[in-house]
Amino acid sequence: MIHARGLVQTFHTKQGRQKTEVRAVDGVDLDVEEGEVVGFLGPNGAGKTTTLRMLTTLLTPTAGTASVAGYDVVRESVQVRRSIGYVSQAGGAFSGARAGDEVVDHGMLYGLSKQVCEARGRQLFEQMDLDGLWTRMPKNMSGGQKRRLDIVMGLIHEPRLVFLDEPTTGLDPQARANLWEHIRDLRSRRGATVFLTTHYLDEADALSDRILIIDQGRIVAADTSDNLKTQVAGDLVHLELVDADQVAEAARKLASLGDSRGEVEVDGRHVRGRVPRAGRSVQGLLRDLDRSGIDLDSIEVHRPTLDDVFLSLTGRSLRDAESTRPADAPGEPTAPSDVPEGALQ
Ligand SMILES: Nc1ncnc2c1ncn2[C@@H]1O[C@H](COP(=O)(O)OP(=O)(O)OP(=O)(O)O)[C@@H](O)[C@H]1O
Repeated sequence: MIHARGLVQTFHTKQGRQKTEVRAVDGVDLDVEEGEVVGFLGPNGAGKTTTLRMLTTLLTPTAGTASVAGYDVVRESVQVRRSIGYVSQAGGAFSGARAGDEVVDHGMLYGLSKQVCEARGRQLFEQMDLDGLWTRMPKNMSGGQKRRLDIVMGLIHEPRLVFLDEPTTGLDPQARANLWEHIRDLRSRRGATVFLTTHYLDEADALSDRILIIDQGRIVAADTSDNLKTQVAGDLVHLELVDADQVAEAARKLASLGDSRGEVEVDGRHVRGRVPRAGRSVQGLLRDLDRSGIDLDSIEVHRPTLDDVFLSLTGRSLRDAESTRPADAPGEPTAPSDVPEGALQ
């Protein structure tokens, strides 16, 4: 459904006389199959939105090729646009009409009749828990309702592929959870392929069949969340001992279960280390500790998170990466997008 090879986007910014080049996307290859929900994860400034804007034809790639829904994003941009729904990070700019009229007008831009738009729109309002809000002005809706209205606008022409750029940013936890359900429904009820960007790890984990991780403009991982976690990070085992004098021995025993990837940390009565498939080895560890007279106050086993995955791949946690990305360079971009944001909404 989406195939990209060597996608590059370079921006030139000016600060006074000095020109700086930002390689926002630096040779991205990606493949998304029909019916998949793919989470595109990365720290702030990693290149998620820029990649999405190239795939949705809002920005012409500096280099590389991409086909979306079977059409080339440069040569067949009109066909691409007709085949996709795009919900931008900023959300839609509503014209000041009532919500239902906005949706009908938007659908008519795709050549649909008023009756069809109204019937589909009302059905989508129901599916998105917006019943009763057809005549409400968008400005009088809550953040979560507006976000769901954005999604209705993105779906009115029944696209096979939906791009969602950070769909839950700014929503409270309940509205997020509610939107997650709706995103899951896009595939299960409508059979849509969904490509969503996020920097929320839990969101990527909860929603995606497959995860692509981008860092500094390059894809650093592409797999299911489970595979990524299994490949790059073991389970975290945390032992709390009764007697601090025994930590060194407990640390040795824990280290003997691991491979050379993780180090065992010791802190007071605490011992922490990564162990591949701890579910299988932790019982043996407990027996061993018991035999050696090492008593525990507690033991915790945590499955790795996507942040652990990111850390193993890049040496930084996602949070650190957000603060160290070099270029949120001030200055004027000299390569503005060729189509205004929201044109596809
Ligand atoms: N029009 C532009 N002109 C100059 N630099 C830009 C422009 N758009 C994006 N950039 C830079 O390109 C890099 C990638 O930005 P992008 O918005 O794609 O990241 P992102 O992963 O979507 O981040 P976020 O999670 O914060 O939305 C950043 O360093 C950003 O400052």
